[in-house]
Amino acid sequence: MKVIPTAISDVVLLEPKIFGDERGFFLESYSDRAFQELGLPTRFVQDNHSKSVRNVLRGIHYQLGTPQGKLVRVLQGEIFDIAVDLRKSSPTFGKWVGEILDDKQRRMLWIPPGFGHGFLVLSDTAEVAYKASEFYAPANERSLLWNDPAIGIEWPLHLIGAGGPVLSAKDAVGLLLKDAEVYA
Ligand SMILES: Cc1cn([C@H]2C[C@H](O)[C@@H](COP(=O)(O)OP(=O)(O)O[C@H]3O[C@@H](C)C(=O)[C@@H](O)[C@H]3O)O2)c(=O)[nH]c1=O
Repeated sequence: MKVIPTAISDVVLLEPKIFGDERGFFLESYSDRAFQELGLPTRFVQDNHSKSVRNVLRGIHYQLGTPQGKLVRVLQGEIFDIAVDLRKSSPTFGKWVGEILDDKQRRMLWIPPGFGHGFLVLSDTAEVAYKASEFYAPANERSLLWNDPAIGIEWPLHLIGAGGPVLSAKDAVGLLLKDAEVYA
């Protein structure tokens, strides 16, 4: 597993070794041992899988009280995956990183607890799978507004249709960072 740093040191890209042959390919998508060697957490309690159509933007989500670390990968398609640092005490509070995840390189993004997470689908459809370090707790769930200028995420909107991103009703009314409850 190759580790590729991002602009926020706690968020890392992980590139698996892909063994291709005439049958197809093989890769290790998660290894407890590799994570231990990298000093990354190894306790995951939930695996999630979603499918979305082109232009869908899910996020920016986080859970207060029960923050989830997430190991995100794309099974099919291509997404622009983002993480926003929501830890007030962090030197990178309010900063974001964004990475392309796809079914070619099959890179994974490790997003520690304390971050908001979201993604924009750039392919006709995209299936996203992610491991979470805490259970889903709907009462704790929060949504930040995807285009809050105070965060300033550079979504690759030039790659999607003129209509802009497709949001859930919940995400369309996400909060601005200045009005949101975040982590200490
Ligand atoms: C996230 C989640 C949703 N659900 C249910 C609730 C709801 O009826 C349905 C769809 O939920 P949502 O609209 O919140 O799904 P979605 O917008 O895909 O939410 C996800 O977005 C990405 C960006 C994340 O980082 C995830 O942690 C999660 O928040 O699935 C669960 O049962 N368990 C879960 O863990």
